[in-house]
Amino acid sequence: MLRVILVEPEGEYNVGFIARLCKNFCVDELYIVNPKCDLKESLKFSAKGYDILNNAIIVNNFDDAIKGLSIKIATSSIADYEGDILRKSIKSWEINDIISKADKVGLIFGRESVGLTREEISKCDFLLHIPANPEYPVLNLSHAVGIVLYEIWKTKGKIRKKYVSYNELLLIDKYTNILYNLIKKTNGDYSLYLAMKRALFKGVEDDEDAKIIVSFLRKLYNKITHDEKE
Ligand SMILES: C[S@@+](CC[C@H](N)C(=O)[O-])C[C@H]1O[C@@H](n2cnc3c(N)ncnc32)[C@H](O)[C@@H]1O
Repeated sequence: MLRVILVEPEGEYNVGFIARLCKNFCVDELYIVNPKCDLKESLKFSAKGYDILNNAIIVNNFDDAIKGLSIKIATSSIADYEGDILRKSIKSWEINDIISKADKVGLIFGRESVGLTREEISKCDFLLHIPANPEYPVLNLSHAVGIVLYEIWKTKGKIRKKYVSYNELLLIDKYTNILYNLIKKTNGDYSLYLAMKRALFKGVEDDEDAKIIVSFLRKLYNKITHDEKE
């Protein structure tokens, strides 16, 4: 199951084009969080995606849009700043490795003006980036949706799906979060949690991942042995 989520879209034409893309690439669900444009106007741009837009689920907040998803993939043109785990990205062509494990996948696209907030990205499991001209990597919202949906479409039927069920992924997330809360020093720094969860979902990919996982495990070890001594 594939769900496209648009967060506070601002342009009627973009929403219409995206509904059309959802029809082109057989997306199962379109969710729109708190639309900032007139969706009736969007229908004019949706061509045969008309029914997708008419059936789109409109919600008031981000959390309602991501409910029930086993993997949530945020998207952004801003990615891969050293030391910022939140912005560490998977590339568009890597998406199939990740979604082949999940049965309910959400692709989350941000506002035309400011994209997704850090808080919204932190509620997702991965951040996807479409590499483009480093001096101007910001794509039009509907173009970004088209590229990601095409990447998924290209391998349709070619990748053997090995599902991890929604409940199991939720439990991995839950216990990672519980353990992280035992060892965290400050409230704002969720990089340990994110890195650990991403590694459990997709494996340790590089030294940066490995260092954070080691740090997570070391802190947990210290916490357990320290508590045992008391
Ligand atoms: C015009 S962009 C907003 C610009 C914003 N600075 C951002 O976070 O990307 C609107 C949306 O299109 C998508 N997008 C645009 N360029 C992208 C890129 N290179 N990679 C992934 N998504 C992109 C993201 O969902 C983004 O929130």
